[in-house]
Amino acid sequence: MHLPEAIPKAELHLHIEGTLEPELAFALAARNGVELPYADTEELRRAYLFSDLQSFLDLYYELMAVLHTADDFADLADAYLARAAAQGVRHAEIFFDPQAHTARGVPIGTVIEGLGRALDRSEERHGVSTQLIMCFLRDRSAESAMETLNAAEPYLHRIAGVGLDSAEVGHPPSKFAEVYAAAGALGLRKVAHAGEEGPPAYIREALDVLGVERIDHGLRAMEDPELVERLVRERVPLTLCPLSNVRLRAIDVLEDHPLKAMMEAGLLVTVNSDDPAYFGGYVGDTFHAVHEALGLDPEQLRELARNSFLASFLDHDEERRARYLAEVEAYEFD
Ligand SMILES: Nc1ncnc2[nH]cnc12
Ligand SMILES: [Zn+2]
Repeated sequence: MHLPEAIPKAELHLHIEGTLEPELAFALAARNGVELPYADTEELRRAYLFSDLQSFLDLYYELMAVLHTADDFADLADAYLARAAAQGVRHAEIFFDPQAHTARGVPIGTVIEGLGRALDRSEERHGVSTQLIMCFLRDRSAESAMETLNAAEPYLHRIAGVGLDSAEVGHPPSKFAEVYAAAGALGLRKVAHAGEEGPPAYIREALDVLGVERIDHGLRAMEDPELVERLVRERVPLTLCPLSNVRLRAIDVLEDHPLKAMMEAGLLVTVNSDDPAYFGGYVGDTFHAVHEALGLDPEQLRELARNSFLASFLDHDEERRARYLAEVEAYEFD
């Protein structure tokens, strides 16, 4: 298979809880004796009509009620890795939301051990190398984020970095200055969602106050030419999620997405799936969709694939990064 969208790539913006497909949600509900307020998978799918980020988050958190045991988290991650591998993913840096689980009484150790079990066998089973990024929910308090970081200390060998997600507007990055400083002191990498619905000022804060190395989304950077210039100059990667932007109504239609303009402006952009079970496609589907809607040619898809490895946290394994980059350059399109 040499479809343009199957080019080897890294996925850098992927919420593991956002890969919970309706079929798995019902299977886990049955396994754990959880009653879902939907008759079947079709009725659940019909609820996937979102008006903004919050309307999606309400359903995203509601469905997590089916996740209880380490096995549940392992099955969730394993299902994602199988699908990602089939779409050309060679390396995945995976977000998870511990507070969404600890708030329901699921210990953080259960979450991390379950995910870790799937990640440990991912290379052998799926040919996908992995890292884990622990996200703080920005609509909860800074104290809760710090408690989460402290609770994760026994598992830090499994965690590459920290991120910041959930409802953005009204929860600027600076709210989490202290916990990011503590995470940095522990040797963790730092990323944050910024400029998805929030203003360009949040992107600046994420860089200047939190010291992040990548911006997740960064869509609204385009409103601020000076910021764009800085992001280009400093080679700050942006992990864009075009299908998510359409489904959450940040952009009307995919044809209006600034991805191509951002590439032409010299930004180091990557394309990712965000919450693929909810937004209509995994990362290969997303490559296919931007190829069709924005007229990106195969060489521009190759640039996106190259960027994904350049922006990845593979610094500890440059040999692997070089191998992946060589696969990108050698890939022949049909
Ligand atoms: N797109 C998104 N933005 C913010 N928080 C999220 N959590 C899961 N998906 C998210
Ligand atoms: Zn996201």
